[in-house]
Amino acid sequence: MSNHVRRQAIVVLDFGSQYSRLIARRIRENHVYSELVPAETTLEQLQREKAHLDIRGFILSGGPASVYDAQAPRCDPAILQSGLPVLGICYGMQLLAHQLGGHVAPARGRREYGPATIELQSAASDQGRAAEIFAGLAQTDMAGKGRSLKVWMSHGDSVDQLPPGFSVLARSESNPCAAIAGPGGLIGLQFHPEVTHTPQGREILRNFLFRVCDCRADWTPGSVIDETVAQIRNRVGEARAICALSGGVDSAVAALLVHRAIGERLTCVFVDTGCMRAGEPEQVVETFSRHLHIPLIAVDARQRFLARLEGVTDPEQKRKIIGEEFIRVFEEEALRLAQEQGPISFLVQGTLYPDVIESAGRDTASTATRIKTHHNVGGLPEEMTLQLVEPLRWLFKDEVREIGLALGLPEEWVWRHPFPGPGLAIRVIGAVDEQRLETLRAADAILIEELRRAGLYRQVSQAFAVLTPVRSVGVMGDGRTYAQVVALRAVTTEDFMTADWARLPYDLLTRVANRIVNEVPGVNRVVYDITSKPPATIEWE
Ligand SMILES: Nc1ncnc2c1ncn2[C@@H]1O[C@H](COP(=O)(O)OP(=O)(O)OP(=O)(O)O)[C@@H](O)[C@H]1O
Ligand SMILES: O=c1[nH]c(=O)c2[nH+]cn([C@@H]3O[C@H](COP(=O)(O)O)[C@@H](O)[C@H]3O)c2[nH]1
Ligand SMILES: NC(=O)CC[C@H](N)C(=O)O
Ligand SMILES: [Mg+2]
Repeated sequence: MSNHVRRQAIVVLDFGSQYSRLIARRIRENHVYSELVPAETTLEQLQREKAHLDIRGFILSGGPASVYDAQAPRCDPAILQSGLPVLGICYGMQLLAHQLGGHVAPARGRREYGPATIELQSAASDQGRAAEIFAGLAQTDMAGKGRSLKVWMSHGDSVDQLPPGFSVLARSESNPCAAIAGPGGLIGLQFHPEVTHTPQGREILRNFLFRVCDCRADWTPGSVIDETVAQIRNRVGEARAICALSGGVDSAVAALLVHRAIGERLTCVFVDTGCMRAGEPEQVVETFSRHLHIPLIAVDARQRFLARLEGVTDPEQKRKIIGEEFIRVFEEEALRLAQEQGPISFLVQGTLYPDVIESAGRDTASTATRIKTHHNVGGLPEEMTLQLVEPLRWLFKDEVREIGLALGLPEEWVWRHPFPGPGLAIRVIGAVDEQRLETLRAADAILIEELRRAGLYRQVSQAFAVLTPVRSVGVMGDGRTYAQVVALRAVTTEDFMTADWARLPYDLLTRVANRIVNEVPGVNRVVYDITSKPPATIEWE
């Protein structure tokens, strides 16, 4: 990387706030690259492991702990003394104060949860660039006072004594230290600028990026493409690679990037696991060869996946079996190809940031707990002969789509709903067999067909059918039925980390339910899932 201009970045230290990821997104929306790292990451570690980044500043996120507790997470003091700007948010601000010689205590009667108004203080203008955090934001009223901002608070502790050299930038009715600043670009905000309930939060973060840290807004899809291609070239060198290609947008974008980097030394491998949707394997092969000019091998692995899944009902076990079987297939294909082309050392996957975070497995940059093992992350076997290349590992879905468009991937592909690698195996609840898969395929195809016909496919982020293990009593043609229940799921979401159920029109739901009960043998009832994520997840398993 030595002769590349290093990418400017803001590093977010994650102290466990629900909003940590949101902070990183807000920064990236401003075309500045940002990465989330665990709270305990040291400056020395960052300099070693992130040598390709030109770190312009740090953000310490909020978090559930109280700084005065013995086990509370701390920040490496070297980060606070690095001379780079540091923005502490909520817990982050309290930590800044605590570690630099100030004092934090329970706010007793003055806890603030929800909306609050802060008054900006002029006394702090001597803090140089740190005072720029509110630049251009609040207007002075006619009486020359009341420079106030609406913000959103969520804290039970507060700073009651400033560290030496700090001053107060803003106060709220119940909290004399709502924002503080210290020398060299140290800033603490007791409120949350990253949430939309702080109306001017985006401007505040922009001030931090462009006035305090002096960042360039040059992290765009185009620059990501160039940088990523260079990184892949460095990593893979003259070796050969295969790309696990699913037909989804992530692996297509990964394949295009790697193809740019190493050209004909890349071959794509699509695996038919037997858990694909109706007509999907044929469609993937057809679309791929029409649009991408990269060699593709389609492997029929239906027998082996279904044999290994037989009788397995536990969702995590299903995911692990599938993750492992995928890798075994890729290894076998790599060996076979090697006989024609020479050794293959790398496996490219379209792994995204949310896959990594939710699996909380391999080198996760988050203190988050494991929700489910994504087949391509936590589901990987311990021993692997191929080295992984995951060029999208730090990106969110919407960013990958932007890059896909910039790379010329057709729109219909870019906007395809995600489909999980384990496929219908995690949508047939309970044991998976060919007959139950066939039932689900038929129901799912009806839902998608009607959704498209209603012109709503693009407005919904993901939609699918689930075959429940429940049987219910029905009456059809005057006879009693005792048959299976299909659930429909449709969600809207920006990044698939949180989601709301889609308010599909009743007419559409009616049509889908009627058609499923009439056309799919063995189903006599259809229900619609109206849970959001959280507390549910998008998939049922
Ligand atoms: N049937 C498959 N054959 C080969 N590789 C697959 C298959 N299914 C999944 N993968 C690999 O696993 C990765 C993760 O799957 P995931 O579903 O998250 O991404 P995707 O399929 O590329 O995109 P999308 O999220 O839009 O479905 C893929 O990017 C791909 O590398
Ligand atoms: O490639 C994948 N391998 C997996 O093992 C996996 N599990 C869930 N998903 C997809 O991830 C998104 C979030 O899903 P959940 O809310 O169910 O966790 C949704 O889009 C899911 O479809 C997966 N994708
Ligand atoms: N949201 C937060 O970061 C909370 C910080 C701290 N635990 C408090 O209650 O004040
Ligand atoms: Mg997929």
